[in-house]
Amino acid sequence: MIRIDQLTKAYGHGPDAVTVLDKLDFAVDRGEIFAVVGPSGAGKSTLTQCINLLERPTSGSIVVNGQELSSLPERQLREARRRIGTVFQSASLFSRRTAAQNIAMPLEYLGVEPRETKARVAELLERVGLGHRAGHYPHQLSGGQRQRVGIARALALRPSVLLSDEATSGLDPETTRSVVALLRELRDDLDLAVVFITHEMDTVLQVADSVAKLEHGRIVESGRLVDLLTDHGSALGRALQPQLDPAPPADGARPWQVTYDSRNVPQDWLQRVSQELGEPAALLAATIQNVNGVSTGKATVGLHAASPDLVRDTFARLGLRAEPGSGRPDAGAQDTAREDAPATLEHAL
Ligand SMILES: Nc1ncnc2c1ncn2[C@@H]1O[C@H](COP(=O)(O)OP(=O)(O)OP(=O)(O)O)[C@@H](O)[C@H]1O
Repeated sequence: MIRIDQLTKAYGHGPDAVTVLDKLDFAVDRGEIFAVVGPSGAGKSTLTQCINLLERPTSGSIVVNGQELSSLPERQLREARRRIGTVFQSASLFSRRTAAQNIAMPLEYLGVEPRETKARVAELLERVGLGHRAGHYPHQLSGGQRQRVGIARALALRPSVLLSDEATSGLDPETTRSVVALLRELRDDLDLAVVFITHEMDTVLQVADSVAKLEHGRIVESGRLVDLLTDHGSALGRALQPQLDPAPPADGARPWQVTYDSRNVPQDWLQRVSQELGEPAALLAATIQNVNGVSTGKATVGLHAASPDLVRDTFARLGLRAEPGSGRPDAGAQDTAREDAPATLEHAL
């Protein structure tokens, strides 16, 4: 496992010092993928460089399998780096070396016997599904295949931590999915602790077990992905959900924003809502994902039902949170005003 304690990185000195990472704390267990997301300038690259020990932290520590690495003297630091394999953004292979030769590089640097290197490279190529591409040069490989070579190279020295630095950035959605599937497979088979640094929120949904949001060098929110996605109060959970573009509701109906607010939402919630409210609920938009065996998501539903409290309660009993309105920033006030009078009236009747 890897544990980051109070990690701080400042550039410059005295009054000119700029703190880029400010007392970060997190831990990633074996068999866990921990995603770090954040906007441009949040400090992701700096964090990457500190974790793979290319930059020394100003203070704080990086502990891998119980050993503090960041303050080791230079020679021991070189050795310690082997415990952390890094996968870089796609174009990081040596263009004049074949896939097999790229993967062999870390082993050659270490002076591993050629025969042993050959066997290990063959094993790694098979492991990432590229046994038939050993002799291909990077320009003869697709983006996804190049990334698989990068992953194999990162695993050459049998690290216990895999650091993925924007590894899927610039890949098309299909290729991203296959790289993500490989990382999840490796997490399980090799019991790796994976730190997955990215600016792509949609990839986090596919890959992460846990996630932290970095903003101005601080972790502003973090947690298990499933917990964040099933907590309507989580800003990070909301930001991780894909945006919806709902169809307009039928005349006289109003849209309700529905979010999964529990791990136990029944699959037939739409039917149940319709039954309990005595009217068909119209599905105007929805995104539902299976995240580590739990359904999470959100939807927009059109309803005529007049009592907001009744609607909210009906959804709440099913583990869903419902709020009226189209979701358009300027629509909420009008929607509420329109709804209150008839709602109260109908409730009273
Ligand atoms: N060597 C340096 N000296 C001074 N400031 C630096 C240095 N490296 C990075 N910074 C500053 O640290 C902040 C974080 O930069 P960093 O590159 O880590 O962010 P990032 O989240 O990776 O951004 P991006 O997604 O755009 O690559 C920025 O404000 C940047 O200007």
